[in-house]
Amino acid sequence: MIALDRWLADAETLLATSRRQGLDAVMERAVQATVEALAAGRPLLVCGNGGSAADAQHIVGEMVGRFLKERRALKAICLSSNAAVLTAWANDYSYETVFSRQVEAYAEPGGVVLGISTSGNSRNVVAALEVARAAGMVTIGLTGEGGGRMAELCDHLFAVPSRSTPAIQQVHLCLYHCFCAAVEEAMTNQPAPQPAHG
Ligand SMILES: O=C(CO)[C@@H](O)[C@H](O)[C@H](O)[C@H](O)COP(=O)(O)O
Ligand SMILES: [Zn+2]
Repeated sequence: MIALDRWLADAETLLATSRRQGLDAVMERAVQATVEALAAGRPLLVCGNGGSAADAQHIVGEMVGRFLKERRALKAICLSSNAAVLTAWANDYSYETVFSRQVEAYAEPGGVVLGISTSGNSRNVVAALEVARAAGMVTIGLTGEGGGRMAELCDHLFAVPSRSTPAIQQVHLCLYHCFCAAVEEAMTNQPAPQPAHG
């Protein structure tokens, strides 16, 4: 039997529990930090593995293109999608550092790294957040219950209270659409940052 009701009910229950645990305040602070970064021309870097790699691409698609409104392009980069960078670095060095290497390339103090991992323990996402912290970037995490190793590395943590990867991913989708809409709303009337003069 197809259990569509159960999947929808699970997502709804998890969202309701997250809200009782203070989700709205985390959302507000994460959006504010991201808007501050983007308004100043600093990057939003996003990474994850598997379904979360697709989520990272999805978020960056909304930011660079558009979501619900017409507005200028936003400086967001997906660290999970450049096949040449990923395969060269993983092949020659390690898969564990495929994202942190790219954070090194794009890091700017006050920029944002958003790491997505349902376990909160994927080593390449953890390493990306460690390098982000060292570079003075703001760190945001989308995880499952407790946040795993990412908990202590994230300034703003969305820890969906579940240990089921697909159930967590469904809630992540809802959370990042909300995040994208709020960032877009705040950025709609922002002037483009001026290039620095030497
Ligand atoms: O999308 C799914 C399962 O729904 C899978 O591809 C899943 O993302 C992969 O197994 C990931 O490697 C899981 O990693 P993580 O969420 O623990 O960081
Ligand atoms: Zn979308």
